[in-house]
Amino acid sequence: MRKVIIAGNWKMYKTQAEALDFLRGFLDHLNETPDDREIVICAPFTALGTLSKNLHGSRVRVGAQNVHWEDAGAFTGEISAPMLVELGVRYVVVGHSERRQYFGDTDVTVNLRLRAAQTHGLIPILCVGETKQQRDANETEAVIIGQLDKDLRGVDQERLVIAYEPIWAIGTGDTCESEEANRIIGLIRSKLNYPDVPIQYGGSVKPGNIDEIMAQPEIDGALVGGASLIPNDFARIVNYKTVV
Ligand SMILES: O=C(CO)COP(=O)(O)O
Repeated sequence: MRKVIIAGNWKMYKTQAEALDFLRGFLDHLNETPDDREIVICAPFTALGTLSKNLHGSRVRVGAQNVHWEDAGAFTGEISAPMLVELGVRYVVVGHSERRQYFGDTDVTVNLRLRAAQTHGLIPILCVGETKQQRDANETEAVIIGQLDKDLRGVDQERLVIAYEPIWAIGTGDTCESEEANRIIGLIRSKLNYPDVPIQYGGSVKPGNIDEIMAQPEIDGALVGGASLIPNDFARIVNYKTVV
């Protein structure tokens, strides 16, 4: 059985005080959450320790948004996997399009980060996805297959999550049609050698579209940006309803 994972990606939002405020508004909603889903909050580095402490004993797991491939060294501004593990972090987002676009991450560094995360027992959430230009040029499949091919070399697929995040759908309100997301996620799955990798959809996931997204047979969860910052909205997403 594939695991369902609903993860929030807070990006560069929330101080420690704001993170605690969020928990006060969010955790009560989890009483009604079915057991079949894993809940993750991927927060800025500065909030990770606070979140771990305050989520201890809850069912919410803590995730980071980046990890360096060396355990330690002269790499100003970077964070290593052992540092994250010490803070109680279980998941880490790797290869988000914002890291690839603004901070120079390439398929080579994404691959190094994935392997370092796994070496230290972290579960990476690998993000792949095409730009609008690539989609319009009918390159979507080739782009994604190319990313998977390079990013996953030497990666243990049994300890991995993948997020399909079409870049044109991120933060735009322009969600990918759920059938189309399902088709691409099916394509991703067909390229894996371990078929039970949880594959999420990400890009303008909101309370109003989560039920439809999760009704798709290939989609195993969501990676949620903006809506994960609002306790009621993220709670509604986590508590998505199974449409029969
Ligand atoms: O980038 C995303 C999650 O990693 C998606 O962001 P939005 O949900 O704000 O579109």
